[in-house]
Amino acid sequence: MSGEKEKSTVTSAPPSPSPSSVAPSVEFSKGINGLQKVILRESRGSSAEVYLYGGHVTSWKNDHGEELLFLSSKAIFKPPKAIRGGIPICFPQFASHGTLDQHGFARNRFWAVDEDPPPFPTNTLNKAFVDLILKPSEEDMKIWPHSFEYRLRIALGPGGDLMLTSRIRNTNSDGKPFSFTFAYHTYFSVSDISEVRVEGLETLDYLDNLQNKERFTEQGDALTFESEVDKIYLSTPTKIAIIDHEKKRTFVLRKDGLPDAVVWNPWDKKAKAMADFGDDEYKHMLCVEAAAVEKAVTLKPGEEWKGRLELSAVPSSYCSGQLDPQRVLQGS
Ligand SMILES: O=P(O)(O)OC[C@H]1O[C@H](O)[C@H](O)[C@@H](O)[C@@H]1O
Repeated sequence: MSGEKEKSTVTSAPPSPSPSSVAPSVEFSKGINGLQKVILRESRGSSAEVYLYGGHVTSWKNDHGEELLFLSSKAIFKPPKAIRGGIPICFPQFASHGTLDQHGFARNRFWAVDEDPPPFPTNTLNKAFVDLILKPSEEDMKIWPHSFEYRLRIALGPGGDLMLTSRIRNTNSDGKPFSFTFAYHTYFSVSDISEVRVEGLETLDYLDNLQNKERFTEQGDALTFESEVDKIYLSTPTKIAIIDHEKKRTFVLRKDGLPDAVVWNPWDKKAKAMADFGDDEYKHMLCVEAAAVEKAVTLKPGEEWKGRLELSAVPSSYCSGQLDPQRVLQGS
């Protein structure tokens, strides 16, 4: 993308009638190292920031201005390094499940603003949103010989919910299908990893990346954390909750088209080995990644895949031993 844009190329719906509300807005500006970013603001004060580099959400704040995503203080905003934190997009390969570099290339390419996206069935009333698009360059075609259009809509709802919708279309003219794996590699900001529980993944099967991707079954309790974890939970429910006792906050993930969920925290040793991650930062983050990993998605020419993630952060008063997982997972 070149040139600054003063105004949104995407429109937002008129504000609600409340006198104190401000219309949702979309602002284009320069971020770290002069990289272009888009700032979404919704009427009650929550906001999100998206870098065109990587199509990468780097910030999501609630209406009190509190940051909800983890972004490393050592994150490198410079190609070819992917930004450490926020929501990297892993496509067309998750991790090392293939011949490409770790997590594919979408996270370190420059995306463009999609000026004229095909219509979305979803309601955009009162949402601030931006549409991005990624198409492969000639260089990309050398490492992954497929033509595609990847459209990403990032929207902030009136209650501060963050919604990401990916639409990936096979535009190969040689008649060939392609297959890919995928993840929204979301880094949540947490007060203290040892005070966090994840609900919705108990009793499920998972592949353990720390044990040669061997398959195990999770025990009946909610997940808690006391050492490195790198697991791919399979066939997960559409709703997962991350409960942060100290912050009295619950993140709820809702996902569609993304059967798996990766849970990752590097813990102390791996943290020290990463140049773009502070030694103690593992205490304040947790990745829970809506993903399609175990079974690759295959698209024939002309076919489109859709994968959607919706995040909300709600105040919670859960304390240890007083959890009611059913309320968390079944509440609206
Ligand atoms: O360092 P990155 O390439 O960003 O990957 C960070 C992590 O991503 C995923 O969660 C994988 O399951 C991990 O094995 C990997 O370490």
